[in-house]
Amino acid sequence: MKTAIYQMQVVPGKPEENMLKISEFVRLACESDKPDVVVLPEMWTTSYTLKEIHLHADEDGKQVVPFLQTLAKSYDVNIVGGSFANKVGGKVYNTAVVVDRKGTVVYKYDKVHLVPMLQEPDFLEGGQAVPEVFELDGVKAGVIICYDLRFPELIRPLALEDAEVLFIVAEWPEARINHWKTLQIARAIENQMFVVSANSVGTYDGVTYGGTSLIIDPWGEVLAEGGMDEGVLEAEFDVKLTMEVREKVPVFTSRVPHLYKSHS
Ligand SMILES: O=C(O)CCC(=O)C(=O)O
Repeated sequence: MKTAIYQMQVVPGKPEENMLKISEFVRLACESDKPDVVVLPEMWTTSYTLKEIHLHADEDGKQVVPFLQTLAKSYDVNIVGGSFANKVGGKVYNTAVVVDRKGTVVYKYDKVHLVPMLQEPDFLEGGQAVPEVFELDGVKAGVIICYDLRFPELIRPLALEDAEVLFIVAEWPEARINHWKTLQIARAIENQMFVVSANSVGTYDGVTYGGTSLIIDPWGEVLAEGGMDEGVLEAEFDVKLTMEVREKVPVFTSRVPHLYKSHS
């Protein structure tokens, strides 16, 4: 799976400008060494313009989703389309969307865990369903959004359903970038899966977003790591490694689920 991550500087509150930036990124990425999948960051239409989010949010994905579908089809590329402010029934969700190379929406997910540190719960509505496995080119994968990374209980079930790749779309602040990196390496090792993350860069309303997008293999080795500038991060990997690692260190067959308590 050849991946290209857009470590994007989102223009706050300007969905059209951000769409142009993304069109250009996908065009350039696909014209050179064509990837199988491109990955965008969290809230790429608006950034965290939460006080005006009702004004800038897309109505039920009516603009964003067809935009991504057209791009995917035109360039014959799978798109893990980051997330966007999505107004449904008067409420704004932080919604991730995944489109395959035929332009079919294969998955949509509303961010479950809203971030108190960024006042998300004051302006956004939390999703009511945990992430599920989807397929891109026959590869099983899952997607989570930013703060979700702190909740391993979302990710383990994806691994138990044979996900080989975890995509993380984020707008994670520089202030806690060591958590960002350490948690992703831990999730890759404990779930024996690839982790591919897209974080944004730039500063809005006093918060600097820390880049450091990552591609990590199931041994926890970092295959590619972004800096703090806008740019593209690429790597190619073979998902078969997931199986090899699961055979060599068989944590999934060593599990003793009947002893594990549910604390829900
Ligand atoms: O968990 C964190 O430290 C940052 C989370 C975040 O920025 C987000 O979910 O948008």
